[in-house]
Amino acid sequence: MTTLLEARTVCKSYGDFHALTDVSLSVADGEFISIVGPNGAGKSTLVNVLTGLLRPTSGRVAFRGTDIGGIGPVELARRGMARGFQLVNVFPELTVRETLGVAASSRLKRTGNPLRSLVRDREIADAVEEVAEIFNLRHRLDQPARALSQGEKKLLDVASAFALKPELILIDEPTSGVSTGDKHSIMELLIDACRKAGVRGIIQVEHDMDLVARYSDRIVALQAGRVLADEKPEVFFKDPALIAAVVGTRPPQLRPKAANLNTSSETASQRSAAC
Ligand SMILES: Nc1ncnc2c1ncn2[C@@H]1O[C@H](COP(=O)(O)OP(=O)(O)OP(=O)(O)O)[C@@H](O)[C@H]1O
Repeated sequence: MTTLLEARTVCKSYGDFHALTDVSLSVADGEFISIVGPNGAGKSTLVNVLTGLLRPTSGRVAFRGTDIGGIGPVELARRGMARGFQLVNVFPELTVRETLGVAASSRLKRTGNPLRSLVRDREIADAVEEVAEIFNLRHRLDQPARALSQGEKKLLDVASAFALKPELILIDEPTSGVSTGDKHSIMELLIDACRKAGVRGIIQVEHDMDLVARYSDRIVALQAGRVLADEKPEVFFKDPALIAAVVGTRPPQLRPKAANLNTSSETASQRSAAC
């Protein structure tokens, strides 16, 4: 199987604090990977390293074989990887059309005012309509992001990343704040949208073990900045000690897998780990 993303023996330190120690993982073509772990385990740091926002202190992160350490979001998107923008929270007054338009104009390398481009630039307007259609947001295009339901806001956030036409997408708790009844329909829409849009791999950071169990091909569990486990859900959720270490709860009932693409965190060992 082709490897899309690979992290090899990645360490990341903040001063003398080792947030990540010897983290290795890979994402193959067609895979849906969940990164889990207790608060402070290093999930955000890992995501920032995997998406080129942070340069690892040592080790290597490669996307399709090319080093992406610290390259930043614009270059990352150019190479085919994107993550949710969180524009919805930053600019709640922008309409859905404008939010998607900002992302699309970034992909199409428009240099002028992206909101003006929306009116004048047919290619951007078409890209916006296409993504809105895939994410069921067409009827919301002219409404401000703040008027959307929580589930729609989450979809818009992911849709903005889609507007960059990535091969690999990274999503952060795609259903947080969404009602239990709606979270599966959002996940299913999202996975279906990935398939339609040609996304080859998904990485999600997720605390909700029900979603992790149902949609992941593999689960990478972090604890105190190290990989505690990298397992398929059927193995992961059979190990009570592992689950307790990660979430401190009993395993969720494993349901049939949905169709897919194919304590205090700062421990003594983290402070003294040699990277
Ligand atoms: N910029 C920083 N400077 C110093 N320490 C940091 C910095 N960012 C994160 N840390 C520390 O690194 C550790 C890992 O943090 P990180 O945010 O990656 O964990 P997390 O698993 O995402 O946590 P959460 O689930 O609470 O978001 C934590 O102890 C945190 O305090």
